[in-house]
Amino acid sequence: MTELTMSGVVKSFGRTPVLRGVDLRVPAGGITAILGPSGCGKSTLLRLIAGFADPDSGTITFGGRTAFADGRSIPPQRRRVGYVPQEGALFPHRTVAENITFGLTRHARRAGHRLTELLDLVGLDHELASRYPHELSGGQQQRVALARALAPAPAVVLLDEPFSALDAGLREGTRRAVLSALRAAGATAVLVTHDQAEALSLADEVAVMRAGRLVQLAAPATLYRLPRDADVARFVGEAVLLPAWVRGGVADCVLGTVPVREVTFEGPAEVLVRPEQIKVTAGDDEGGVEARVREVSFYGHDASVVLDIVPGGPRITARLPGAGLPDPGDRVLLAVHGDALAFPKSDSGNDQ
Ligand SMILES: Nc1ncnc2c1ncn2[C@@H]1O[C@H](COP(=O)(O)OP(=O)(O)OP(=O)(O)O)[C@@H](O)[C@H]1O
Repeated sequence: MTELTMSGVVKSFGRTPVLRGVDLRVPAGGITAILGPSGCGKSTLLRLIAGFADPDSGTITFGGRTAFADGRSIPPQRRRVGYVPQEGALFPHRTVAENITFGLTRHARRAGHRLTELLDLVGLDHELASRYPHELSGGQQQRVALARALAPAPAVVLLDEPFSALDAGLREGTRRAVLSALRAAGATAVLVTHDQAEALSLADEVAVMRAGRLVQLAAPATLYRLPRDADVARFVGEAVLLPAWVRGGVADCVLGTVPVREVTFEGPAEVLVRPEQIKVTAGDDEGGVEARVREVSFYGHDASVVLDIVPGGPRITARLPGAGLPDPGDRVLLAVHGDALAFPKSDSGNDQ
């Protein structure tokens, strides 16, 4: 297993800076997701790790071995990197077996057991070995692409939006298969995605990227609970952000007085409450802030309920269990369950 580190990595295309000094450490055997909006530089970061392009400055090391420093670069084929792109990566005129064993030595290919091992690793039926890519589902094709990337036992596996072309039904199963294959192989992996649910559910650590910089690197639960600013909060999960005043460990906002965690300041703030923290009760109960139900989107296991705080208050969204939901037009009372997070108004990244 190999640790991957990047330090001070800068990359521009022409005059456009794309990476503005990225520091990243992926522990040996760890899976780190790079999460960020389109165009923030995620794929460029992967391409530099793979060696398909070189940074303008900075260093990249694999387990203490320098892959790039001071303008000197190890070529991609010597970096021991496996690459799983979005889709269409398989050789269409080769069978599954030929695709998977493509990067192996002739000796290993002949031995055959590595193919069986890899099919098992990614959860593919051995009978599929003789099929061609067009005879497989999208999810099966991505498993073959992963098996091919893992075949030569790479030091690091890079996955660039590997599930984005799959429909929702296939995506979940394919994600789980890929995750367990990476774990079983003990691979150090970097997964690029713009899907926050994917990043939170698959990775050991999530690096949030914005405009060529990593703005936060943390374990999924920490990132969700303690985003470093309002923009990260909005990007990682749904966020209810309300103007507030913080004093003595509580925030006063339109939802009442809410305890604030890890607060280190007093004064004007933006307070973050997650939709699942908003408790909605029937309008005739006691206590709470009055609101009217505007919209209910039912997802089965739970529902998203859009509420207008009355009179004239902001519109907010609550996440409620799927049973016993209010109807549009109902008058309800709202309260916040648990504590909130507050960002000083000047640091929210959202001030106008
Ligand atoms: N070879 C290139 N030449 C010039 N500009 C490039 C090149 N590759 C990427 N860029 C630019 O660099 C920026 C970052 O691109 P990149 O593909 O890394 O973003 P991304 O975060 O992966 O986006 P997406 O999620 O849409 O794939 C974009 O503005 C893109 O147009």
